[in-house]
Amino acid sequence: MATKKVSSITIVGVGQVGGAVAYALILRSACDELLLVDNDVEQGYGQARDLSDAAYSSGSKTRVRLVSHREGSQSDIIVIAAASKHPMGETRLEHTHHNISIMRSIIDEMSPLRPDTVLLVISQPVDLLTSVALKLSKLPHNQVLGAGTYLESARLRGMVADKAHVSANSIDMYVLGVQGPQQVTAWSSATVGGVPLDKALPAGTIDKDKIATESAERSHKILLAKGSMPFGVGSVIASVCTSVLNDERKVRPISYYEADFGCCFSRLAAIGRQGVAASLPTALSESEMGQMVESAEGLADTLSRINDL
Ligand SMILES: NC(=O)c1ccc[n+]([C@@H]2O[C@H](COP(=O)([O-])OP(=O)(O)OC[C@H]3O[C@@H](n4cnc5c(N)ncnc54)[C@H](O)[C@@H]3O)[C@@H](O)[C@H]2O)c1
Repeated sequence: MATKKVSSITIVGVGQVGGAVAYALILRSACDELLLVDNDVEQGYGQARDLSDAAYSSGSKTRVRLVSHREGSQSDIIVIAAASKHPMGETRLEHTHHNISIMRSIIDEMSPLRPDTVLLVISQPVDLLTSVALKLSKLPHNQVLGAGTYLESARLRGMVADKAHVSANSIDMYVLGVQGPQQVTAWSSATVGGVPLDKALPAGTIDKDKIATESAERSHKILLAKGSMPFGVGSVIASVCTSVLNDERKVRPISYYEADFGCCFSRLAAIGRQGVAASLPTALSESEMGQMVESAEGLADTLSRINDL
């Protein structure tokens, strides 16, 4: 009798965000084995034991273990949520360089990665680190993904749904491009029940500028209030992982490589067992496209100045 293949996901960096991703995966029984990796071994053991309790008490089939970087390198999916704490006095640029060196050391320690693994980056700045991870890992382009603007898209869709009093599942709308101040809200392609947003909702239902600003500022407010933002991203990353493991080909706004710019940023993709199963175009207005191009060129320029890659 053929033995069933054991599915596994590794999470590298099990602080607040990595822990929340793990919890969301356990509740979904997303995989057989959940392997945790952290430089801080005490913290790693604490998370593994606490999350094992969650698995036992929820009846999840997922089993949790703390492993070395090397052992964690052979999973179906490797999620990277490792980061340095932002110490007082460190500039944003210094923090970015710090997280690049963490990414380098993780990939060094884990190489060679399983050739068909899907690498999924959460650490910030997410598009830059996804681009760095792609280059360092030498995996095929389609197998390296970043959380990108998936969380921002889910949030914006939810906020519009609340105002319009319709289910968020009936709304298709996306935030795309380079995640952060330059991200693009693709209003021109937004639909409710398949009908263009402007036709579907009575005039004045939503104030687009206000809602986009509120949505963009929410991350900062969450970080100010509680120092981390684990649950939203935990939930969206668990959804990406199940789409990969089950080859579901769900269409999501996610960061992946764009050859024209030589870097990774969010566009729509069908996500399956090999990562990006298909890239989907989004009809953007001229100004939205201009904003997307500008943000991608900015990221490509930043990457070209990181000369130690
Ligand atoms: N993309 C998104 O939408 C999104 C949302 C929220 C947070 N984030 C990012 O996720 C990252 C993690 O945030 P957090 O709040 O969990 O931080 P945290 O400080 O709680 O956890 C980071 C963990 O990484 C570990 N670590 C550091 N270097 C490591 C290495 N070389 N190998 C293994 N583990 C290592 C640390 O020991 C720590 O446990 C940050 O970069 C944050 O900005 C991204």
